[in-house]
Amino acid sequence: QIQIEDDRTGLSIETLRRAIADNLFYIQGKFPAIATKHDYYMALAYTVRDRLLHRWLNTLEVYLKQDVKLVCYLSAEYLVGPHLVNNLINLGIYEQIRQAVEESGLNLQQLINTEEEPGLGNGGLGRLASCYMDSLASLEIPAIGYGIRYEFGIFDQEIKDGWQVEITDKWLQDGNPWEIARPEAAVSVKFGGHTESYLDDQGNYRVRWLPEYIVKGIPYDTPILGYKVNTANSMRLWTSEACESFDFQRFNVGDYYGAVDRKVFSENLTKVLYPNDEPIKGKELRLQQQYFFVSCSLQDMIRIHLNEGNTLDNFAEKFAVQLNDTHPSIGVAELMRLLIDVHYYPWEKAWEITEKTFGFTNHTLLPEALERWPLGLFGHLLPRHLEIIYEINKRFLDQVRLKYPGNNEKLSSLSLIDERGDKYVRMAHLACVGSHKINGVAQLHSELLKKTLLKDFYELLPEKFTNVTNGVTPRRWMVVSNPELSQLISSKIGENWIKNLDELRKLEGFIDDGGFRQQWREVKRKVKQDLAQYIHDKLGIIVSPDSLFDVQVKRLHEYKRQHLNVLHIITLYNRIKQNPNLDITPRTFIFGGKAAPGYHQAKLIIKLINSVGDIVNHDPEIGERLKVVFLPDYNVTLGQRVYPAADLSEQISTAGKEASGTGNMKFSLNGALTIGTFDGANIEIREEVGEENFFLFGLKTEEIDQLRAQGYNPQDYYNSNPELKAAIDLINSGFFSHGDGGLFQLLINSLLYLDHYLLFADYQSYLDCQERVSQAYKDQEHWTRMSILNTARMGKFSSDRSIREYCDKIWNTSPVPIQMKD
Ligand SMILES: CCc1ccc([C@H](C)CC(=O)N[C@@H]2O[C@H](CO)[C@@H](O)[C@H](O)[C@H]2O)cc1
Repeated sequence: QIQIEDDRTGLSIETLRRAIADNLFYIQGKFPAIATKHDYYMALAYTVRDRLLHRWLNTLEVYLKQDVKLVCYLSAEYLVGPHLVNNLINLGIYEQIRQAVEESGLNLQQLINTEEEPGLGNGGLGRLASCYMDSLASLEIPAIGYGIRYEFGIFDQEIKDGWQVEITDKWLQDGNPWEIARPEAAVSVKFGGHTESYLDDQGNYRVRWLPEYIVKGIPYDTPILGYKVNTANSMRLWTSEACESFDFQRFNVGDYYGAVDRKVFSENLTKVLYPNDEPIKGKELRLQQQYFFVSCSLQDMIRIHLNEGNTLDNFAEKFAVQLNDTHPSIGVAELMRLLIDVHYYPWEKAWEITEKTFGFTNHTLLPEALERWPLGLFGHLLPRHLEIIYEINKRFLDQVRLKYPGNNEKLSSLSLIDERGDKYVRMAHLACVGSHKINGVAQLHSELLKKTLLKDFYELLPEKFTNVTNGVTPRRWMVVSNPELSQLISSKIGENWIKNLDELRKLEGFIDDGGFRQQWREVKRKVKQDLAQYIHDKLGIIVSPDSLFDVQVKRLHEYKRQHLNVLHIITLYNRIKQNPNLDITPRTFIFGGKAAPGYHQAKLIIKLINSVGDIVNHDPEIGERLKVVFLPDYNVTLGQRVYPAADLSEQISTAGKEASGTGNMKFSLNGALTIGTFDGANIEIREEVGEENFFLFGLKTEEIDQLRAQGYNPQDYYNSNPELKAAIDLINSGFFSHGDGGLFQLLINSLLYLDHYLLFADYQSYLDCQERVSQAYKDQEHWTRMSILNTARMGKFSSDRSIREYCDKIWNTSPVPIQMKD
């Protein structure tokens, strides 16, 4: 039994200081005189890692010993954010480390800012996966988050002359101290080739898959600590490698390129994250990435299960596998293949296990985001899976025929195969048939799923459908992001709210305490001051922390209507130009968000925001009353700066389009008030905080359906609303684009002649609502009351509540507390 030195686990300032110095020397190979800030960050990171390893390995040991049921979250994306501070908070050693670093003559904030966040996701779906991993560990639920270890994550965004420019995200170039490679757990994944059936020596009909090439999957594990518990779960991300470094057979027969491109293909598989959020590009590499990590993960689960002396009969009792949208849904066919072809289970038993094992979460209603693969491409890459999908479909449609005899319409709308055009595999249908539960991510979204996108499935299999409204982790989005507000809250109601967010309600007891309201305002102002400093340092723009910080940060997409926000800004600008002594509430409009590189309308909206900002920010007649800021490279790290500093949260999507939203929750938790439509989780936030503490506007889904049914002509609004017309005409005139009236033509035409997302229809309601916001902000005492109530009533939106619901409704798992071995 190796005696663990205190140096590795000790928490005294002295021990920590020595550990940092030791790691600088022994791991970074540096002494202070030549050490860089990054060297000190790495030395600190390894010092912290040492203090979580015991929890991690202990957790693993307990899970193995107790043969626990594991939740396996399959997600093509994880937006974990920077690890250091989150791990210090979850370990409860932030203060000790801060002192040890200070006493080492170092500045902790500088080291924190050194960390490059792993941007292994696009937006909401990826960040939700990481919030859920934090809650699973904090609730002591045994879990593994399976995904892809992209060498290059979401691009870094730079703004050049107002335009988005994508920069490769080399997040691994300086090493990653928070992961451990597990080459001993590597698995092989097949691609292409063909199948052949044979009779095994018991005369059973069997199928073997003879692949064209095989790729090796190497797992890298990252510890996911729970908050102040001994649990540390794992995020296991797969990297692809060539099986054999060089295929000499091919080389010897002169097929030099064949010998090499195997290697290249294998390495390219997990090279880069697809930067699309919603509109999909049916690229073969995307399907290869999806199949690769899903096959690695399912083989890994089966190995873990068999190692514990189980048979696969009770696999579904030991593994609850959640499909994070359709991206991993090939898993349904892959588990069938593994059970039938590799472990020789009969079809019926294999299907029973598969359906019980999987749950499917849908995150979007946008038709263009629904994954469907051309049969040709699919069959070429995954010949055995296509056979299995045909068999699944045959048996499923037999069921459909029983319920709807002779109803071919039903058959073709439910089929896993879209027979139209050059035929497609509908991945959402495979996920629905192969899962025992299907859920949306907010009440309205789950209702709309049942009424529209998955209507036929709901009518056929109503018992499968449920809802689990999204949530966010209060650890990262309050304690890590907003320590000042967290301390103020804890000073009033203690710290239990961090583990049990419903306790925030106790804050209502202090609402009549003027002193507390004053403290509340001071914290907000301090955080706004910090963001103002950041904006000045990064962009050279001076904004006043006394102005109303009106913030919209999220991916750029027409349904999120960042351009409606711009129409409000231009209208205010016009009002001041017409009446320079107009008394308006000074506002700082802050935007942030990336556009998918191929999504030109979204990129044009970024240019429009920056173009309007240039004019407004430099117009002496406007002065301090309006400022427009586009923060480049919006990611988790920047989100942690922005959410605490907002007064107003913009959640203005066209009703029925934003499945849930999670930024809306982060803003309200940090005391921002919301201006929003009756969409996604906005509805539930308004229910919880009280309609009097929420600025609602716009058409509801049913009103939109009526408007579309009667024929929506955006020009009617343009011609009948002078302020709207003036704003559009000003853009069209080239006023914001150095006279080039054509620059935003595409955007303006899409509004004037189609306006699919109903900006014109909601314009006046939005403007009127914004006026109510301005009036309300004038009464700071009342505004502060509403702000406190927003925070106090957000308990429901903790990802802990969401995870408890998944455990009860879908996974049927329960906590496994971990005792630390002394
Ligand atoms: C294939 C390209 C692609 C990539 C990502 C996606 C995601 C489903 C998009 C996404 O992130 N959806 C967001 O998921 C959040 C978490 O549930 C919700 O809060 C957002 O409303 C939803 O837009 C679709 C298509």
